[in-house]
Amino acid sequence: MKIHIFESADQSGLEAARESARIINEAIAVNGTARIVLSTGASQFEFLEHVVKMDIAWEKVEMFHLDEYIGLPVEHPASFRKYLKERFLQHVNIGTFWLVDGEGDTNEVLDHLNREISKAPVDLALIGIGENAHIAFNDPPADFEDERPFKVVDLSDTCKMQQVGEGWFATMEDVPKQAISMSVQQILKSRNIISVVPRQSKARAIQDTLKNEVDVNTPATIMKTHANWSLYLDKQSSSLIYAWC
Ligand SMILES: N[C@@H]1[C@@H](O)[C@H](O)[C@@H](COP(=O)(O)O)O[C@@H]1O
Repeated sequence: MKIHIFESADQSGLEAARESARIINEAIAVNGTARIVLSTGASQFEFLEHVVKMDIAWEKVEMFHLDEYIGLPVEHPASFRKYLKERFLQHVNIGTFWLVDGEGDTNEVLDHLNREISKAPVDLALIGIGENAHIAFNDPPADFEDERPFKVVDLSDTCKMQQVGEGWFATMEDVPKQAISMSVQQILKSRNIISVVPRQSKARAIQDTLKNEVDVNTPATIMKTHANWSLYLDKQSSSLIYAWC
């Protein structure tokens, strides 16, 4: 595990984008292509803004989408497909992309995604950490054993509260009850994992992730078992680390 702490969310996003570009370009140099997974959510704003400007042969990159609400129209402001189209896909000449269609036939969508992701290793996964320390939509207590690459998960109240708190939905009842999410096991199969986690709202989750033993109740702790996990923080999200170390 490598922890990088920067003064601002912007700097943290920039440095994570630089490191991502390095990994992607190395994969392209070795294999001719790079396979990546992208997260969404407010934590990825700065990172995405910077990574689309990096010197990368995007036409040689295959992108997978980490998670999406089931039943939420793509036009909805909280749709993660809308998010990735506006913040990433419109800015790069991507080779191939696989968005998680939360409005399609769920079994067909899962079959398709599971087949595609299993074809080759993922070189780099950008994995955000939620206020409840979830990774993708694997809320606590997360299933660390499930081998299915993508699956249907129920969203917890703490997850829904974060989405309402950030203004994506008006009330808890408006947040979809389920999502299609990449599993913890599939995330861990990635050759490199970068977690960009800025802002004060994540300080507790970061403290818990670093301090707690690997435990299903703090899902992000599992990433401490990964050989190539890098955590990019800012001053605010790292503020509680010093309280115990
Ligand atoms: N579905 C997204 C994930 O793609 C993201 O990695 C994670 C943390 O992101 P954030 O806290 O910025 O929403 O949870 C979100 O709900």
